[in-house]
Amino acid sequence: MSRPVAVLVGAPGSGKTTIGELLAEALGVPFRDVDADIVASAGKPISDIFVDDGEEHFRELERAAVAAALAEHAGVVSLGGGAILAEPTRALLAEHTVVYLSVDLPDAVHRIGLGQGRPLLELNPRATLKYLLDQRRPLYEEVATITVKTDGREPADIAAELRQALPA
Ligand SMILES: Nc1ncnc2c1ncn2[C@@H]1O[C@H](COP(=O)(O)OP(=O)(O)O)[C@@H](O)[C@H]1O
Ligand SMILES: O=C(O)C1=C[C@@H](OP(=O)(O)O)[C@@H](O)[C@H](O)C1
Ligand SMILES: [Mg+2]
Repeated sequence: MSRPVAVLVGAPGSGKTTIGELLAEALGVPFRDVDADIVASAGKPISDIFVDDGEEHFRELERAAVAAALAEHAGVVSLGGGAILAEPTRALLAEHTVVYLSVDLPDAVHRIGLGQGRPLLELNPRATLKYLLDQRRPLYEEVATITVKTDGREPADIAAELRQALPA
């Protein structure tokens, strides 16, 4: 079994996918995004999974996909923003180097725009993001071994800082 070099968590718009790719490239290791794994195995976009099968079904797929990635992937793994809602996932993360990319509401709203492709944010992005940030912040803090504030910063700059901060 292999272990991820780092697992990235944070709210939608914190930059998990963007910074995960940059960090993996800088480290010369593969990148894996759990949302992409779920889309590939379900054979349809996340928005369609929510509409056709419901959020609870998406969360079941997500729990299994996160557990597989944590057990198999030797590079950088980025989770979806809600993955840490599942207690079994938080328990698995206790064994890993977990990077919390923090973001406050103004930057998250700016980055997410109208929420396309993120079914939870398609109705009222700003109010929903505020709710999600307030509800989840303690859970991100609980699982984090490294926390990086991303507000007002470039992804490349954040990836470079993380590269230095990761255990050798
Ligand atoms: N530090 C940043 N500064 C500005 N824009 C960013 C930053 N990080 C990500 N973005 C942009 O925000 C959007 C969401 O980024 P993404 O990596 O998909 O976030 P997540 O996977 O955490 O939801 C993308 O358009 C991305 O280019
Ligand atoms: O916050 C959430 O509950 C979700 C975040 C999304 O991932 P990102 O955080 O990468 O946008 C994706 O997993 C799904 O739309 C649900
Ligand atoms: Mg993402």
